[in-house]
Amino acid sequence: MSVYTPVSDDEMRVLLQDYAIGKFIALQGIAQGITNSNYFLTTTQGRYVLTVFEVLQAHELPFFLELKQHLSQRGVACPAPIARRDGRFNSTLAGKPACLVSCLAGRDTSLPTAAQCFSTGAMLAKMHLAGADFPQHMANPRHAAWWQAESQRLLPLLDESDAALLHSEIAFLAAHPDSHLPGGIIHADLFKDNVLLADDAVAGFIDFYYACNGSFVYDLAIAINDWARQSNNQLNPALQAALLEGYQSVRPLSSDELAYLSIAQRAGCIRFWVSRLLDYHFPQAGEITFIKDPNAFRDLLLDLQ
Ligand SMILES: Nc1ncnc2c1ncn2[C@@H]1O[C@H](COP(=O)(O)OP(=O)(O)O)[C@@H](O)[C@H]1O
Ligand SMILES: N[C@@H](CCOP(=O)(O)O)C(=O)O
Repeated sequence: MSVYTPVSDDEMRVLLQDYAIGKFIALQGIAQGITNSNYFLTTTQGRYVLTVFEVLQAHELPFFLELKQHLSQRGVACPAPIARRDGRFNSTLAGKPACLVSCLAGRDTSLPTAAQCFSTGAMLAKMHLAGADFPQHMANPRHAAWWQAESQRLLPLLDESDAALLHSEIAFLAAHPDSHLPGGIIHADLFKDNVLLADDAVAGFIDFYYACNGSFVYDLAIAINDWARQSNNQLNPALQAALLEGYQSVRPLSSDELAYLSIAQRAGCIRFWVSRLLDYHFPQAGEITFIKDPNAFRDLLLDLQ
């Protein structure tokens, strides 16, 4: 259950006075999600999603909300932020940053079809192209410098073979950076639970709160690693091919990007192996943490090497 901050109907009615989206009808907590408190809001003008941010701070929100507006205006399937009467997108509720976005149709899936992988790849490529004229820049907070630094805390806690793997893989990635490859705005966390699907079509990408600047092939690799990963933590070749084909139907990869793809997939494994290991070994007191299996990405990494 991911409604950590309770919001009463009366609090919502007060907040709605700052928006021109009609009168309050109903507010319903959303069970899915891990990090933030999300609600479906129904007003006399339509349906919206209210997010109360549990970790992000108010000054960090404008980048993500302005990015979502930029992308949604360019036909990328993602929630459009709702502007307040004063023009801002970000509000405050229960002392925490909050926002309203458009409510999308569709549901996520844990067992995607090849057609859904194709659509997701195509929409990711569309997002990469649409971000080209977004004027703001955000460094990736969870890339090489981050996994290099965080691995120092983890190495003493891992068994010998995992420690050797993590150490050698980080050294390998440092020697094979992606900085020469085409890049721009990336989602950086396009797992299956961050895509709403309506049958085979993408209804919307959600959870843009790791979006940043990076190489496009790294973003594609993160998506492939999750969308094509089977329960044995190996990739399903048909799903991987479908996502890649969908991506290339919109934005063909250069020969340099194609040559780098398997390294980008290894980088994607390190990114999420490290974050899941940190959640496991250093659960934050008072922070809401749902620990996902770190070994999934270790095992996939071993398979990709
Ligand atoms: N714009 C939206 N339209 C429809 N449903 C949404 C929207 N945003 C979020 N949701 C629903 O809320 C759930 C949690 O959202 P998510 O962004 O993953 O939360 P968290 O940041 O807490 O991980 C999603 O799985 C989806 O069901
Ligand atoms: N999709 C990720 C979770 C988001 O990353 P984190 O760095 O906030 O843990 C996963 O499945 O591990």
